[in-house]
Amino acid sequence: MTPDLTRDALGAMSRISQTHGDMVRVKIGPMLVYLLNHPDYAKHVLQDNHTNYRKSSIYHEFSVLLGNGQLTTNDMEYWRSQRKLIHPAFSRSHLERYFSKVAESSSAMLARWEAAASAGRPLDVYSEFMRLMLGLTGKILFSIDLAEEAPQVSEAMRVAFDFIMTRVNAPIKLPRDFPTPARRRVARHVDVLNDIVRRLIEERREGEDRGDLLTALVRARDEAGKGMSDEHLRDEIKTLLVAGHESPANVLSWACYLLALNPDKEERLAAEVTQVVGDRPPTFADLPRLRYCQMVLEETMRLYPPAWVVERTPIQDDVIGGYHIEAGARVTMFMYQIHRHRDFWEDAERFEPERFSEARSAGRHRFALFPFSGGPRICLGKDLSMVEMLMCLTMVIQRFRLRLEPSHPVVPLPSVNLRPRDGIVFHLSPRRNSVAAAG
Ligand code: HEM
Repeated sequence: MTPDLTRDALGAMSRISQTHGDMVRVKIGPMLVYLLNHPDYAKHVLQDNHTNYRKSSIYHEFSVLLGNGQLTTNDMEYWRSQRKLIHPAFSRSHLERYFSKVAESSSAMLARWEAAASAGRPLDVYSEFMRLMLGLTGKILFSIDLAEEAPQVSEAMRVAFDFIMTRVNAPIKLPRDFPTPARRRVARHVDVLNDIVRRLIEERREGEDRGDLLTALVRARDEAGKGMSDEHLRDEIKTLLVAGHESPANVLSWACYLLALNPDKEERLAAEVTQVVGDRPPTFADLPRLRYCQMVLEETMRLYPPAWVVERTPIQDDVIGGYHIEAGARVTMFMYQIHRHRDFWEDAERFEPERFSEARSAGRHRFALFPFSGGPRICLGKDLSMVEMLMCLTMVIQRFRLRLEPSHPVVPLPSVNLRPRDGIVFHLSPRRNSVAAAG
């Protein structure tokens, strides 16, 4: 089973779940893993009995890249104080302020797309969305322009993620900091990333108050008047940069892919965009009326959830759905499979945004769809990413019709995020000639 898991984790885990049901106990080398495939079980771990669970060893592997930040930490006191500090930056009033930056950056990206379309040049939208979202996260949260550093940041992430996934899937591991060539390579890339972030912190410690999250973090004081150390600051900034850009970029890429495979849905979305927005740039007030667009994004996250597994470790023995769970084991909530559970989703493999209409969503299990997780450690960037994705997808569909390049393979790769292994290449044709520039 192990070689199969390493070669094709998504396929192997799906087959195990389909054959053995909602709760599967697997021994992988010395590791005991419970594979949870039912929304009730995810609810139990993430919400109802969350105090008995900590982030699993998978998250410790992330420390090579992220250190000890909000996403990975098991120090609950530190987590609580950081969450309190960071949360206001994601409030509704802030989202409205960020909106113009989303419009501006998406517009600049689409100008590049227009050039490609006129030249008849196909485009890998995955790398386009990654570049957009990294730049946007930097601008929105930290008022920085990462245009120059983007390739180094992306390369550091790629190298670190490969290293992390190899270790996650390995049944027997060397100590994490054992100086293998791969570990030294990761260290070199992460040093570059750390330098970029260190410069940011230094500039801001000396510079003016920009009213953004970076200033809030740099100026934060605890009850004893003590600020965050440079190391803590660096880890939080890296966490937000990494968590904030990869997932929305993946969802947007998969949404374009699914729409291209389903031209009737693409046309329905285009009709909504015409009706709500027309040819003018979208506004913040338009977002609640872009209902079908929201449904497309929800259906995309159902089929291609960026966090395709969420893991925890029980502190004490537990019982889930009548099954005994041993303390210290890995409890893997297989989100990819739960989002396709036959008892909750009819014709689950089909792309059908209409299942998210109000009438059809009534009474649905809260954890039948949980792309942002749930319970106290639910994603901090949920509302921000919905604004970013709604706005960006609307602007894409307003301007372009998307057709897949048939010779380019599209292969889902279950890495840290569920991403297209070789990107997704499209031919773009303009829908109208008269869309006003947004911004
Ligand atoms: C489509 C977009 C996104 C998806 C699907 C997503 C998904 C998730 C999931 C599943 C978790 C929980 C992981 C766990 O409990 O093990 C999480 C946590 C987190 N996410 Fe997101 N995320 C997205 C966008 C963002 C954005 C835009 C930001 C910030 C700019 C962000 C920041 C965070 C942070 C800081 C946490 C840790 C929260 C905590 O433990 O208190 N995410 N995200």
